[in-house]
Amino acid sequence: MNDIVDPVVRLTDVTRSFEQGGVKIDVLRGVNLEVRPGEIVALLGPSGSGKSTMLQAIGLLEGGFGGKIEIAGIDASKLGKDQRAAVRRDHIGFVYQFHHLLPDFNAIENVVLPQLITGKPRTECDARATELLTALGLGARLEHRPSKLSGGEQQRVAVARALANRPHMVLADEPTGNLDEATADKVFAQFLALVRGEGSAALVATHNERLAAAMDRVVRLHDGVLT
Ligand SMILES: Nc1ncnc2c1ncn2[C@@H]1O[C@H](COP(=O)(O)OP(=O)(O)OP(=O)(O)O)[C@@H](O)[C@H]1O
Repeated sequence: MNDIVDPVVRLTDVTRSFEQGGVKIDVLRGVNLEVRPGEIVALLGPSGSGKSTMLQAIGLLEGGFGGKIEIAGIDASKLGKDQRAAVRRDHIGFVYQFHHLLPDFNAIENVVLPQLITGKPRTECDARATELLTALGLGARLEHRPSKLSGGEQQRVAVARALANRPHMVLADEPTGNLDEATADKVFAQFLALVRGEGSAALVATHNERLAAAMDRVVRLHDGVLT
């Protein structure tokens, strides 16, 4: 991990509106949040409350936000598209509800690819991917393509991919929402243990109060603000 900056993420009065059928909807109405290094925060809120929109804001995936978003001390609101992509690459890892693995690449290759983009030598990327996948219990599945893995295994590969570049911040959007309860519990416990072991901070959107209770802190999105 690069030098740690405290807070890892700071949102100041972040706003986001969408037009739907000619009607303006204010989804985020002034969100304020600070996440400390290594802190694992649950983001709860009803369906449609804006959890994914908030993760997209922090992940610098889209423009169109009001307010200030700072990632590792960098004010992202002032950056262009390429600079935002660089901040994302250097500081953020994503896990989605659906794994989004590349189907034509095996597990280890899926974890190696985001590392190669940073210019790291292939042998180092392979070693890091093997370390992460083994820690997640996938040491015997390294060369399996996603279609040859179970849903829980696919999601674990996605977790390894998110952590590959040692991000300061992991953003997870319902990371186990697509799994049955028993598998979800197991994968989530592995996710938490690995993120803690790596020392990354995380913001995890979930509907699941039980999973939320296992995290360091819970924030709730309601009427466009955090409570
Ligand atoms: N690109 C878009 N264009 C128009 N409206 C959008 C867009 N993205 C999100 N919205 C609207 O913003 C609101 C919040 O959506 P969002 O997906 O962030 O909620 P959520 O809390 O993540 O929901 P869920 O728990 O169901 O995933 C919804 O009303 C949604 O329809």
